[in-house]
Amino acid sequence: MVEQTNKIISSNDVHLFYGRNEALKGITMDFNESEITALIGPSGCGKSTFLRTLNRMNDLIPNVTITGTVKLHQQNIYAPDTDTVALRKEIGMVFQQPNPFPFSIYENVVYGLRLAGIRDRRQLDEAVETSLQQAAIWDEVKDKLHESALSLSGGQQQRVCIARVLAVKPDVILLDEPTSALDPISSGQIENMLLELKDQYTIILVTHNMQQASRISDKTAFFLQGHLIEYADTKTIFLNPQQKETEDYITGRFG
Ligand SMILES: Nc1ncnc2c1ncn2[C@@H]1O[C@H](COP(=O)(O)OP(=O)(O)OP(=O)(O)O)[C@@H](O)[C@H]1O
Repeated sequence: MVEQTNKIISSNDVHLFYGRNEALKGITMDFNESEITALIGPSGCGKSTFLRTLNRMNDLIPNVTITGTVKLHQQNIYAPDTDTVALRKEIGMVFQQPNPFPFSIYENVVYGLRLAGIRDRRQLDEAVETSLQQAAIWDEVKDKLHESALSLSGGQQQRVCIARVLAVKPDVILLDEPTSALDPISSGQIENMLLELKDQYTIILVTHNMQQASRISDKTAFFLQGHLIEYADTKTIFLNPQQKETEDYITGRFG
């Protein structure tokens, strides 16, 4: 039987320069709906840079030149008329360090909705409950929604940041080492949550943690020095890699 997949993002021959330093050297890869893809590779190989090309976060860095195309639902996101604010709602991002705003938990979650002009209290309340439930933190915070998000633990803050992204109903969630600043229990909670979310969202995750990649991702992409070396089902990458560099990396021979 032919496997049915639904491509949501396609990058084609993406090169990225920081000044004269070429950090991405022609990345071509597709991402399927409702899958978790892990981007792995040694420090400096370009994983985070590539992740940021997928919602144009690199636009915010001076002296960056990008060539090639990235399409979301067949539309080139680098077309001159792209609304980058709308794009970043469709492709939300979660960072390594939890970065809640210095507001209440409630206001953190509704931040994007308020920016979009939504004022209806019931709608906002519903969004808060749904997003915090999806982010698997509702039970822990439902009685203190109006307390500062900064009073929460790091793992709780990260889940609130994920709820903030979910509240605007993105299609794709990018996560850049979302658990590397967290303890193993918080990391496990976030991994379980991502597995729960993947039916509804496309998830692309940069991680240094091989166990994490093998536990939760459907596909894994191995980057090295700005090149995409191998991209395949996670099982293939970890059990039967086709490239020597991939094998050397996953068996811990370098990196
Ligand atoms: N803002 C920036 N300005 C200039 N060069 C940068 C910038 N960000 C990254 N680079 C360079 O681009 C290359 C790729 O970096 P990137 O952060 O994407 O790698 P990475 O694989 O995510 O690394 P890590 O795992 O350490 O986060 C590196 O040579 C890095 O020094």
